[in-house]
Formats: sequence, C-alpha cells, structure tokens
Amino acid sequence: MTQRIVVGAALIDGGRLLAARRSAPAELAGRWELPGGKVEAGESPEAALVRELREELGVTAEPGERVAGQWPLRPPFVLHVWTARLLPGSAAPLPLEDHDDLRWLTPAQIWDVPWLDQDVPAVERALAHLGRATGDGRRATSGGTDDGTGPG
Ligand SMILES: Nc1nc2c([nH]c(=O)n2[C@H]2C[C@H](O)[C@@H](COP(=O)(O)OP(=O)(O)OP(=O)(O)O)O2)c(=O)[nH]1
Repeated sequence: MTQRIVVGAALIDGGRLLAARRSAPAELAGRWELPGGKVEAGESPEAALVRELREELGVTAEPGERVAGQWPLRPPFVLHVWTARLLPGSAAPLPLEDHDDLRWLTPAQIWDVPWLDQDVPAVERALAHLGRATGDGRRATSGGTDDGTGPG
C-alpha cells in the first residue's frame, strides 16, 4: 500500500510548543497532537503544513526544519514533522477545526498533556528543537518591539 503522509507541525513560539487537543473522531478525541493533517495529491508537505495551520488554527506560519524520523499511524498514514513558526502579524492560534483546546507548553510542561500514543516519539524528537529554535526562549530574530513572548 502506498504510504500517505500526515504532516504535523512542531509550532514553536517563545520557547514553547503548541499542543492541540483533538475533538474527533471519538477514538482520538481528548488526546493531544501536533496540529496538521493529510498531504493532498500534488501538494508538498511544507505547503500542506501551512494550509492546515491556516485552516485549523487561523494562523500564518512558515515551516522550518524537518524533525528527523517518521512515525506509523493507522495505515496507510505515516507522520512526518516539521518545526514551524508564526509569521509576524499572524493571529494567535484558535481551535477552529478538529481541536477543542490548545496549549503552549514549555519543555518542563511537555508531558503534562496526554499525547496520542503514536505522537510520543515524535514529540520527544521535536523537544530537541525547542531550545534550538529560540535560543534562550526569546525569538532568534530581532523583532523591534517584540518582547519574544509572542501570542498565546
Ligand atoms: N494532524 C495530526 N494527525 C495525527 C497526528 N497523530 C495522529 O495519529 N494523527 C492522525 C489523526 C488522523 O487520523 C490523521 C490526520 O487526519 P486529519 O483529520 O488531521 O487530517 P485532515 O485535516 O487532512 O483531515 P480530512 O481532510 O481527512 O478531514 O492522522 C498528529 O500529530 N497530527
């Protein structure tokens, strides 16, 4: 069977990772995941990531680096993860679709939510990017009056 890629975003802002609680389907509802979704035919994973984040969270984001690895989901799906960041001027994320709660988690809080089992190894890998993306927890880029805490 041909694998189909589900892209997950390790959306990082101010040294925190965004976790999203699924509202459907019933067997996944209440568990936490990386926002994202299925890559459509003819679409790049990065484009799918940007599209899904816009649809699900109402944000304008850009993909960063691929988080090494791939994690099997219900066949034929396989999870690939990219870091992502909010572009300046983006709205703060809202649970518009597929989710009923969002949380920005510091590294110390990362295991405070019940992630989907299949996401745990991906989140472990994404954690390594948290410090890297934002240095000491402030934005790597200078943002004028931006105090580095970002939305949320
Ligand atoms: N987005 C996302 N989906 C995940 C993760 N872990 C995991 O098992 N999944 C599963 C849930 C779904 O069965 C599938 C992704 O489907 P989705 O419902 O998010 O994708 P989509 O927005 O493209 O959905 P649709 O067009 O089929 O309605 O992968 C994860 O971290 N992020």
